[in-house]
Amino acid sequence: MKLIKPDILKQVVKVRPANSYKGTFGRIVTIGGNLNYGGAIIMTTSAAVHAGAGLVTCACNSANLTALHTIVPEAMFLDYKNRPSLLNAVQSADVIVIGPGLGNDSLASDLLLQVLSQITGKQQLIIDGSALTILSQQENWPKLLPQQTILTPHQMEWQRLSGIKIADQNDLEQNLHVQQQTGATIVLKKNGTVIYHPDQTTAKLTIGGPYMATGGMGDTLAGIIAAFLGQFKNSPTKLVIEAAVYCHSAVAQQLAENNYVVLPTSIIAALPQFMQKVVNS
Ligand SMILES: NC(=O)C1=CN([C@@H]2O[C@H](COP(=O)(O)OP(=O)(O)OC[C@H]3O[C@@H](n4cnc5c(N)ncnc54)[C@H](OP(=O)(O)O)[C@@H]3O)[C@@H](O)[C@H]2O)[C@@H](O)CC1
Ligand SMILES: Nc1ncnc2c1ncn2[C@@H]1O[C@H](COP(=O)(O)OP(=O)(O)O)[C@@H](O)[C@H]1O
Ligand SMILES: [Mg+2]
Repeated sequence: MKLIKPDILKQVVKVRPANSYKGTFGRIVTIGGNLNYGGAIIMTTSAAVHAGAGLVTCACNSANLTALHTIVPEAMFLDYKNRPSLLNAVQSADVIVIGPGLGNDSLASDLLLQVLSQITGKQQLIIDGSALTILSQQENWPKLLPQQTILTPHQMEWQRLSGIKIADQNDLEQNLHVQQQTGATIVLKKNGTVIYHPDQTTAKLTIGGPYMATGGMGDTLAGIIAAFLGQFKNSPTKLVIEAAVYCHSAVAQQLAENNYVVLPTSIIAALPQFMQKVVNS
């Protein structure tokens, strides 16, 4: 299996063209954040903004509006209960993230199923968090996925989806067997995250560590992947996803030199400087 090397960042993260504007760097819609889990979608949204996404709209429970705009005023807001305006935003997005803090109620599952049916072949969809759990409860879920889907499960979410017990998830063949039925990219998150690409190649992360074990760490990764897909359109999707996954843990590892725990919000804050260092190196 290929190991993801540090040079992946230089291959993907490039100097921005002078002739550009916010629309050049990706329109992202993030969907999640119910009454209890507003922090999740705020971290996803903030991570996307800090990783360079040009325009980010967050669709969540309206109770989170003030917090969202206080933490990341660069982001726009939509009430996820306002279905017409949500679907309108989804229609004009390049990348959609659904699931961080979405919850598992009927509003959440209706929303997921509607979004799944709306995505076009030109768009990329990242399914994370609660949306993965909802997906696993649908009959023949692999057939519901649009063309360019990225699933970012942790090990329990992957167990729910694939039926493969956590203890057996180091078995590449078993994971690939399920992945083949989906046509999706699977980012199986753990110590030593493994990415299963649609062409059945795999790539393993060898950086990151237990200083990353804080709630919101995966929500943050989903936002970074979205921002990378939205702005680095000249690189192959496979490399862009690998670079995003590497970037998330590389920032964490750097911060861990002086911090016992590395908070998701600390990674988010460090992203612009980290990415510029890549470009300068
Ligand atoms: N600030 C916020 O708003 C935050 C909101 N969040 C949002 O909450 C929603 C629910 O997501 P979730 O991941 O917390 O819950 P769920 O999917 O039930 O998984 C937990 C179960 O799986 C088990 N488990 C076993 N192995 C595991 C592993 N490697 N990694 C993780 N779990 C593992 C674990 O076992 P246990 O710890 O009990 O031994 C437990 O039984 C989702 O939308 C998410 O975005 C969070 O991001 C936090 C910050
Ligand atoms: N011990 C660890 N070693 C390496 N990475 C870790 C470790 N613990 C957590 N992580 C990383 O943190 C993230 C956790 O994702 P997830 O469980 O979805 O978080 P949340 O849903 O709380 O945002 C993943 O990217 C995972 O690889
Ligand atoms: Mg998660």
